[in-house]
Amino acid sequence: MTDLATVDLGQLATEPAAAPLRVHKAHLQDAQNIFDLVNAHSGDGTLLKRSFAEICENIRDFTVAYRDHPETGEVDFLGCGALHLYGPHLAEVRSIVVRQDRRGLGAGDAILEALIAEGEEHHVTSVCLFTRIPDYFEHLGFRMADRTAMPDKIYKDCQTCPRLYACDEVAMVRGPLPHVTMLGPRSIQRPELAQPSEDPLVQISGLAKTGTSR
Ligand SMILES: CC(=O)SCCNC(=O)CCNC(=O)[C@H](O)C(C)(C)COP(=O)(O)OP(=O)(O)OC[C@H]1O[C@@H](n2cnc3c(N)ncnc32)[C@H](O)[C@@H]1OP(=O)(O)O
Repeated sequence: MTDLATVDLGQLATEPAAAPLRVHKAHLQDAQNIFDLVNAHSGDGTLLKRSFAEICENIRDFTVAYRDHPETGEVDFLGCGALHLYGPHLAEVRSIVVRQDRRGLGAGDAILEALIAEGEEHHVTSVCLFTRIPDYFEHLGFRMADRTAMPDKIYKDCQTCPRLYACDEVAMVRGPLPHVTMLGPRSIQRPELAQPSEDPLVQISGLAKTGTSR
């Protein structure tokens, strides 16, 4: 009661309202913004590099966030993320990024929640992702997982990734681990992958120690 009595309603009423956040599925006209932002974060390995053609081809995977400023008519591109569908058993959150000078406004969560909702609309049972910042994803229900439980991802991206032998990303999943696979064998055997390490950070880098070459 005491705290409520001290709120200055007059002061609150004069504060400018936050510009509304708009999150929606991307269109081709968003491809340039996505290309610029994703590739600005690919040099240090935070995100996979994407060609403009690849982004256009997969534009339906992307969700974008903008902030409208009705008073000036300006539209601010904040960030993007993508949901790649492997099948009813698995989807993957990819390329989620918010402009550095627009972080902390809730855009990241809004994009991620939209991607999770999209997976639910498709009745996908598990959503996975690979990241260097697992702490961020935990609060929206993702937990660390053994990457070998997601062979679709390994076959799609990891085997052609230049960091295959030095991967520093953690696999995470939301929902049960998938029990089927579309792209690769359910059980990954050498030489594709070494036996999984106890440490999720070195599951793939263990390959180097086997002397396997591909
Ligand atoms: C699968 C993949 O795509 S992995 C790649 C992930 N992307 C990147 O690493 C790109 C660089 N990082 C970013 O673009 C942004 O920091 C994002 C996308 C991770 C978060 O975007 P933001 O718009 O800043 O997030 P948002 O404002 O919604 O913050 C939500 C919460 O997450 C927290 N958070 C933000 N970044 C991080 C982080 N790196 N680690 C842990 N928590 C974080 C915020 O503190 C906030 O918590 P609160 O609600 O308790 O205050």
